[in-house]
Amino acid sequence: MTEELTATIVHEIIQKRPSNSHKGDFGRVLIIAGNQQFGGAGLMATAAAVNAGAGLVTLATDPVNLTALHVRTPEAMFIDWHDDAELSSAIEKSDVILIGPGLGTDEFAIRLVKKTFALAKGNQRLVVDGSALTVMAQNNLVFPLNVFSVATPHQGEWELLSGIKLAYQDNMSLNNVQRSILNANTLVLKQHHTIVMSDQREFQLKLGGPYMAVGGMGDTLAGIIAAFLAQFTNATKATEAAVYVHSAIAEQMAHHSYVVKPTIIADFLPNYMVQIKSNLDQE
Ligand SMILES: NC(=O)C1=CN([C@@H]2O[C@H](COP(=O)(O)OP(=O)(O)OC[C@H]3O[C@@H](n4cnc5c(N)ncnc54)[C@H](OP(=O)(O)O)[C@@H]3O)[C@@H](O)[C@H]2O)[C@@H](O)CC1
Ligand SMILES: Nc1ncnc2c1ncn2[C@@H]1O[C@H](COP(=O)(O)OP(=O)(O)O)[C@@H](O)[C@H]1O
Ligand SMILES: [Mg+2]
Repeated sequence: MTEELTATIVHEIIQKRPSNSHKGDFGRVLIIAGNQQFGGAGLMATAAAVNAGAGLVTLATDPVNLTALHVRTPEAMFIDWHDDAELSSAIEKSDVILIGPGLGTDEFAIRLVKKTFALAKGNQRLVVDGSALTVMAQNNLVFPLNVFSVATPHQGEWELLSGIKLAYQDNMSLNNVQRSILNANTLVLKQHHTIVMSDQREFQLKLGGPYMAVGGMGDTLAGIIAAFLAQFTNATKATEAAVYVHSAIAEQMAHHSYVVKPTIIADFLPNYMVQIKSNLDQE
């Protein structure tokens, strides 16, 4: 049965930080994103991950994006994604790997997806978004087993992955595809009123609206999901909370903005999260 995704999830997941904690306690996130054409996607995912509280964030991208990365988010580190050894090492050392925003679908992008899926293992968490989902569909790839994985398709990507037109999908077929075709632990099916589906849990968001129909909005969500997976233990609930926070901020901004820019959502994240923490302080 589908339940409504409410603010309860955010209060459950966002925690007070222990006084003696350090950056290593809040996770290493590796984002593999942003080719020469879609560099902005990698930058937006990275800014969102830093602002959503990930301890250490690295963007593996085309070197053309390096200066922009340092200007926009100097907290993040950089890897030239052509450097095979450095990329492999970063994949192996990360707690969370997000691959896909603005990756493109060329031969090099396919290699990156295959490499990531081959190296990801154990307690790592994997988020697959944007072009990486298209690459999966075009090359019949499934998520690696034994890694907690989240797929974040928009409706176009979902139709490519599942081969079923959304109009003909009921929840049972969504669930079957999530498990049998993709192996994904959690499916975030993005749309007006996004659905988050995991084993034995299914929620629908009632927040958000057309003011969110801006390029980069999904890239930003992917960065928030990665950061929450890096910080919070329960991966399913962390993903649900990230989906809620993303649209809750957008809805708040929409009271005074006709269009809500993804970069504004990223900028507002620390402020939103401290409001949740203040509520915890009063409890
Ligand atoms: N600044 C940057 O760097 C940005 C980089 N970006 C990144 O670039 C990459 C390519 O992105 P992309 O937009 O070129 O194609 P992509 O999203 O794969 O769509 C392909 C097909 O799907 C369809 N479709 C799309 N949305 C749909 C929906 N909600 N529901 C239903 N259908 C939908 C769409 O159909 P149409 O628009 O023709 O109706 C089209 O046929 C990707 O990694 C992305 O993350 C973007 O984030 C933008 C900002
Ligand atoms: N009309 C809408 N109502 C609610 N949410 C929307 C609407 N339009 C877009 N969104 C949200 O914006 C995001 C768009 O994701 P996506 O298409 O992947 O963007 P991009 O790849 O350009 O970053 C999703 O989270 C989606 O739910
Ligand atoms: Mg997208």
